[in-house]
Amino acid sequence: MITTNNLTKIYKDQTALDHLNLQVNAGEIYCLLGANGAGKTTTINLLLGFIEPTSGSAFINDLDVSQKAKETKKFLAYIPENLMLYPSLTAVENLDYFSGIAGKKLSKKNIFNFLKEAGLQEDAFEKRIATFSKGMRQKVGIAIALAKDAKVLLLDEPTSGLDPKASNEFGQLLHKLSQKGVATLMATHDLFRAKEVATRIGIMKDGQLKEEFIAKDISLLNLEQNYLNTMEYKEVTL
Ligand SMILES: Nc1ncnc2c1ncn2[C@@H]1O[C@H](COP(=O)(O)OP(=O)(O)OP(=O)(O)O)[C@@H](O)[C@H]1O
Repeated sequence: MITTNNLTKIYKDQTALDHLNLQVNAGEIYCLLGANGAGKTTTINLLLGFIEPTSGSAFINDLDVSQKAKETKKFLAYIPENLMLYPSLTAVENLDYFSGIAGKKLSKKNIFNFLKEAGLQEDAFEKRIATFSKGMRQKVGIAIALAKDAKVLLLDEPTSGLDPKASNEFGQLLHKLSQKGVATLMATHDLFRAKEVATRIGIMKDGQLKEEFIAKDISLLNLEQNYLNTMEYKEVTL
């Protein structure tokens, strides 16, 4: 579903991504960890076709993103840290608008069902997005992905700033999507949530994938230790 082959992005003298080889299959949730500047957002931007690779290639559903950017968009849903929705429109109106852009005209009943499936409380359906918490906005993002019947979900720090309950709910929604066969790639700093939701976890540094784990085979403590070792963390002595 998501494949990168030696995907590389170089900005002038800065290598943002260095020969990344990644494969995320249907039903998998792959969490990318890494310090600020490790190359996580660059990876996602390349998969979205927002930027061109310097070398290598990225595939969504076997389509080369550089060559078939428009077609790949049909399979994709993207939820960034701050999802851009129309603040003066309601949740129903936003979902209607964004699914329309994706070529799907939904009945009001379908819109309600998708919002419900995404876990949004019903008394919020007709309220303006401007009044929503971040967790509620992210749920509208999931509803858009559901309405679009996205096969691939790209997430860039979607749980940052969410309280633990909202973050837990978001993780459960990702799990539900993975059971429908969605391939998810999530960049995050949240080791705990990564361990909770991921099937696989990768640790990036300096644009390279340094470590990869099957999530169920590693404890949170070991994950943290591996992360710190990869970052060459030195313990502070007081
Ligand atoms: N447009 C750009 N021009 C020049 N350098 C860039 C550009 N975009 C990103 N970079 C550099 O590429 C590297 C990777 O950045 P990227 O945003 O992918 O990191 P990240 O892992 O997503 O970090 P964060 O956790 O802070 O979001 C960084 O060194 C960054 O400064």
